[in-house]
Amino acid sequence: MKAMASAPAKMILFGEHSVVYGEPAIAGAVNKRAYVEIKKSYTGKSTLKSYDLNFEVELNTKNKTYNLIKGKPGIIRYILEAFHRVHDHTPITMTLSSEIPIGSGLGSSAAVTVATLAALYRYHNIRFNKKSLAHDAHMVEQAVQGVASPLDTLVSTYGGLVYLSRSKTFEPFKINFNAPFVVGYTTKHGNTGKMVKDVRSLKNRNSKVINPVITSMGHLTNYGKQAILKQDYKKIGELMNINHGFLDVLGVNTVELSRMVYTARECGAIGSKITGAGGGGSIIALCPGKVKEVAEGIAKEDNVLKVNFTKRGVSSKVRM
Ligand SMILES: Nc1ncnc2c1ncn2[C@@H]1O[C@H](COP(=O)(O)OP(=O)(O)O)[C@@H](O)[C@H]1O
Ligand SMILES: C[C@@](O)(CCOP(=O)(O)O)CC(=O)O
Ligand SMILES: [Mg+2]
Repeated sequence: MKAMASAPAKMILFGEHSVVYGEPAIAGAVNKRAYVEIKKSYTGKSTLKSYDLNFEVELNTKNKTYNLIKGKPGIIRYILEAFHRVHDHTPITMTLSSEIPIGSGLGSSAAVTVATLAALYRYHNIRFNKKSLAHDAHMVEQAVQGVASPLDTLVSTYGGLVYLSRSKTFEPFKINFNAPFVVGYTTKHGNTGKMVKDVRSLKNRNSKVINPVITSMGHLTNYGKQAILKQDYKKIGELMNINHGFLDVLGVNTVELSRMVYTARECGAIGSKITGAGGGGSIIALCPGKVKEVAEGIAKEDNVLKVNFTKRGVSSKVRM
């Protein structure tokens, strides 16, 4: 028997980092996915292999440790945490493949966590629904990163474009939002756990300055919600640019991210900003009528990913 699951990446349009402090945020699932397969192992040992990420480990699911066979398996902390919560520690073979650039602000950690948990629930025939899965995946991200908002794991579980309110209610947008975005990413990775901690210390050291910025980011997200509902691309672009400025204030910008953000604007994007935790990773640019120009501009020095929003969230099955 083989249990299989996949879950999508996401782009945060408004509200990364401020969402950690309870402010609202808007994010959408995109058509790049992480795939997990789990089957019984007959060697007496549990192993995890990822051909895409080029690593292989022997898992010790009982005490959340592993023996490295090959590669750099940073993402494994999320997988071990998921196993720790669900698995009965019988030997398994797991494979992970992913179309999502890792550590790039596109939510690979959430997609891998959601897919791993869904595959484990299928493997053990444990009943689950999207609500319980999103909750459990959030607990895993929180345990690994120390602090995490429920945003990425919600979007990766449910799919679609969503607004997460201040009171943590999750509201899917009921419109077809097909605004043309280009994603640019650098080979320099960010680490969400570290970036979130860095923002927290900046905030603690300068609370009177940073607290109002975080509150403003919440207001900005609410303006963004209205602009999306009206499909007002110009306003969305303007707000994305402001949001980028706020993220710079929070200290999560880098030379590479700035380069991509301003290249996108020079090439005709009406808005561009960091997406995700920053410190490396990705930017998104809203570029109606200018997708080709913006993609070519970014590709001169960095990498471009063509993505579309998708309504498809987690999916899982068992094959006998
Ligand atoms: N090449 C890699 N192979 C495996 N894991 C990696 C690799 N690069 C980064 N990681 C790990 O993947 C995780 C990415 O999660 P995160 O920092 O939340 O970024 P994101 O979710 O945006 O991809 C981190 O734990 C990081 O250590
Ligand atoms: C910075 C943050 O708002 C988003 C992080 O997204 P990512 O892991 O960089 O894809 C953290 C969170 O919401 O938990
Ligand atoms: Mg992440």
